[in-house]
Amino acid sequence: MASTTARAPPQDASKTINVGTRKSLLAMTQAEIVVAALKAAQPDYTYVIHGMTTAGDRDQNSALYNLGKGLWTTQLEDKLMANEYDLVVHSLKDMPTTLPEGCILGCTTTREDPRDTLVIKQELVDKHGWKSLADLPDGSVIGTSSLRRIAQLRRRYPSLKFKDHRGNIHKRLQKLNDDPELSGIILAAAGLQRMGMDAHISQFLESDSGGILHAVGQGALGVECREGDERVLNILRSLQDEKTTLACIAERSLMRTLEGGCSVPIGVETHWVDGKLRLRATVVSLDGTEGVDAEEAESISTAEAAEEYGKRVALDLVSRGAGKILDAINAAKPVPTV
Ligand SMILES: NCc1[nH]cc(CCC(=O)O)c1CC(=O)O
Repeated sequence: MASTTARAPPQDASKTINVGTRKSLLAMTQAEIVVAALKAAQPDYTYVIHGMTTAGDRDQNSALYNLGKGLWTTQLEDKLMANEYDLVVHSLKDMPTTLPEGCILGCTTTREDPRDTLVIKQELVDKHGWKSLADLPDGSVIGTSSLRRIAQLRRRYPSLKFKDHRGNIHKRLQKLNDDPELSGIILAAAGLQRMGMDAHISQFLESDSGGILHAVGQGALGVECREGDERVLNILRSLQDEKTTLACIAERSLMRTLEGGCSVPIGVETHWVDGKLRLRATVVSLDGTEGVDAEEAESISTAEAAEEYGKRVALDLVSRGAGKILDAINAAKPVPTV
């Protein structure tokens, strides 16, 4: 019997863009957001999204600081360099501040809400009307595995307790519901909003409310591509957001200057105020007893100036004691097992 399947017209490889990302629902949603924007700006291309399970997705047990920073990105970058993918969509906060040879941050998309949020267990909200960290009684247990969040929370709310809490957003919300020990968890606003789950948010945390600063790059999407790949760089130019890009360059430069190759728990907050980029940053010891804070504002209009600005604020933090705090954290770190 003759085949009735119509042969698809040959694909023009130069018009196909292979987009890689992690396979989690949040990562796939983020890739779809980027592809929708690319389709609108560059409709001549065909975009194909590929989801991948990375080492970071598989290892749910090791403490986060025990895992290399590139755990969520390295395998995706291998595919990028092998030309299997043409671009990779990441949460910018999961991207190491130094990328492998040949890979570059092709563009940073418009930042969504960069704040962390507190989600209080629904049962406790219904019963007591609790809405914020300040409402929680002494000894309440917060689920989070992030050293940045734990250190800052210990400093501001010394009576809170913490429990390791990992997994994708759905799993974390489910665990909050099921675990009688937990009163609340901390999640990034952007993830919840992208998944349409922001109704769970009890409190938005920021320097002026809750006293917690977010992670470097939080709330922004970073699109990685091959250095010198003009076809892809041209396409990505249509997505680039200038204000987000400069703010995130400054944040990443601050982090790069502080970390010396290791991931460190630092919080930041950047806002454009009267045309200036205001950068707040904090480095806190893991027990929350010591902390160094910075706040500056500067007119920034180039990537180089943003880079210099982040570096300068980082060196200022170091000169006022952040170096000592970070050395103690790095000395206490177990040797990475993966
Ligand atoms: N740590 C995982 C991660 N990476 C990016 C986001 C949220 C989305 C974003 O910051 O853009 C999250 C979840 C969370 O921290 O709650």
